[in-house]
Amino acid sequence: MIEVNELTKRYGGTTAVDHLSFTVRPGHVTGFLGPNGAGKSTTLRLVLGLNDPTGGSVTVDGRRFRDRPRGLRHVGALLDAHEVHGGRSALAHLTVLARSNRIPRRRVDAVLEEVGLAGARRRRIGGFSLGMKQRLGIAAALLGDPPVLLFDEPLNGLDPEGVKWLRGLFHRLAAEGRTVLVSSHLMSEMENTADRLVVIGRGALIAAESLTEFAARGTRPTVTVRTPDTAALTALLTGAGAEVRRDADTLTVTGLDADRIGEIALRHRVLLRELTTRTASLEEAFMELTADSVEYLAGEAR
Ligand SMILES: Nc1ncnc2c1ncn2[C@@H]1O[C@H](COP(=O)(O)OP(=O)(O)OP(=O)(O)O)[C@@H](O)[C@H]1O
Repeated sequence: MIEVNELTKRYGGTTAVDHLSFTVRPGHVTGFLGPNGAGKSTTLRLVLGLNDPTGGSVTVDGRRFRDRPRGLRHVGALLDAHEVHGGRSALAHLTVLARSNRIPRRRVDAVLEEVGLAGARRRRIGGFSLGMKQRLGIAAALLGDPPVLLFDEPLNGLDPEGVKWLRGLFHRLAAEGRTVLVSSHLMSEMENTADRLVVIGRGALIAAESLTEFAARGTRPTVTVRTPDTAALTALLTGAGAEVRRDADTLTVTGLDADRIGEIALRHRVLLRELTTRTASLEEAFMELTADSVEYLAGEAR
């Protein structure tokens, strides 16, 4: 379990993490989501004690990570896949890590096998593709067989087969009762990966809940109606309290459900060619909730 309590980190005038509190429980894959610059990497570095917080605290299974003597056995982490010595082989890299954390050598072979790098074990890491580096970083995170695992943007650079494999791995790790926290700035990546979400924007908490609960927040159903008689129907629906947007022969209606719209149209003999309810996707809910905290907007000065 990871407990983040009023965590704050400032760099000069920038507040990267702002009184952030949330809990990540074992047995779940928790997605850690936020737009670019939201403070995800900073938070993960604070969990691992790589930086000191300006305020607040974070504990892993009740203790600060730094107070644990053999870190990799308690928390495995993939932060930056490029942060490896390019001149070494995958085998040498993992062997050094295993030795310094007193992890048995057989774990090196086991994790190389697990991530599909057994065949490339003796190749220089410098020649690895981004996807292979990600796999190596994942191998390092798994090395100590830890109960808590953190992954910063692990799906970056993986091909569709790799993404599928990694999702399967996360689910298995969670099913084994481990705490699994996976960061991403894309809801689409988390949709089939996580079952719980912690969403942040500008360093502050926006939501911490199940994926289902999150989806329900942003859901403001709209009904798409196609009719040759848009003017009449718009007047009728507006009169009944709906908000109506008109685009050629299509109306986008909020505030009335499809049943009610159908009844009104029938009563007034307006022909309908389509009547479809749309609920917002998770992506839309995410965009809506984080809209105010997006730092960099294309083509728009803020
Ligand atoms: N060492 C540092 N010095 C100064 N500012 C920093 C430092 N590290 C992070 N920041 C700033 O803190 C904020 C949060 O950055 P962070 O990398 O944690 O965000 P993120 O959510 O991981 O973003 P991304 O999705 O782009 O990786 C940003 O405004 C960033 O510029």
